[in-house]
Amino acid sequence: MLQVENVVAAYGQSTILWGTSLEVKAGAVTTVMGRNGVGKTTLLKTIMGVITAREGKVVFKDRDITALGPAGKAKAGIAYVPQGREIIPKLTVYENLLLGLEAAPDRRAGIPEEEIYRLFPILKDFRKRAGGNLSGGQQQQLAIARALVSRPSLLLLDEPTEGIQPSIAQEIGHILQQLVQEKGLSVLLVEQKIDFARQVSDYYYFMDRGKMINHGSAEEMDFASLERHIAV
Ligand SMILES: Nc1ncnc2c1ncn2[C@@H]1O[C@H](COP(=O)(O)OP(=O)(O)OP(=O)(O)O)[C@@H](O)[C@H]1O
Repeated sequence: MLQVENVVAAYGQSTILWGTSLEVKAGAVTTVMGRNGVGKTTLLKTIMGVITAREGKVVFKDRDITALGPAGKAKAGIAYVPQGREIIPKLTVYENLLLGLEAAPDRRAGIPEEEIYRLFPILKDFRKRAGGNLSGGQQQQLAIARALVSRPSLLLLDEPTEGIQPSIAQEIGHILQQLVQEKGLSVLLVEQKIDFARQVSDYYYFMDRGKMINHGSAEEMDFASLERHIAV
């Protein structure tokens, strides 16, 4: 579905990704773990085209999309839920969802309301409420729902459990599993919480200083050593 090949990315003089490679398989959740500051968010931004790769390639569905910006990547079928969610607090839940249409290949298709509200019933109840009045967990659900409005085939998710209580995180995990199983959605997740990662992930990459240093399937992963690495 997605191949990242030897990508180098930097902010000005400061190189963050030093030849990073990874593969996201279709209809599965691939999770990148690693300590704070190793470049996980930078990797997602580079895939989404917020940052342009200086070297290397991003290939999506056999097409080289390295040079596309965020709008082009969205049209190609990639959606991005940034860390911190970026809900517009003064807009209602429904208006926040409408923003997701901006990224849709065909805006006339409208918001897939039935599907969104089936997955996230709370958003139906709160659709007239200001986004800023939702709890952290509800805002995270809104951010994911907004990303789904463009009907993507690949979802990039940056630390969706940050600052939300474990029971809501688990609920979000169930929704992700549903999206993968029912719709064949592919997910690239950046996550620090091992419990959540274990609930949803099929494949893992472990990142350190801008490079992948270990990867494998859920069955192959040594979680005890992963936890030690992340904790240090
Ligand atoms: N806009 C920016 N300009 C300059 N440096 C930046 C910028 N954004 C991030 N960095 C630096 O790039 C490095 C990697 O940051 P990044 O956010 O990608 O890491 P991360 O692994 O996602 O960490 P975290 O889990 O804390 O979000 C850090 O040293 C950070 O300070």
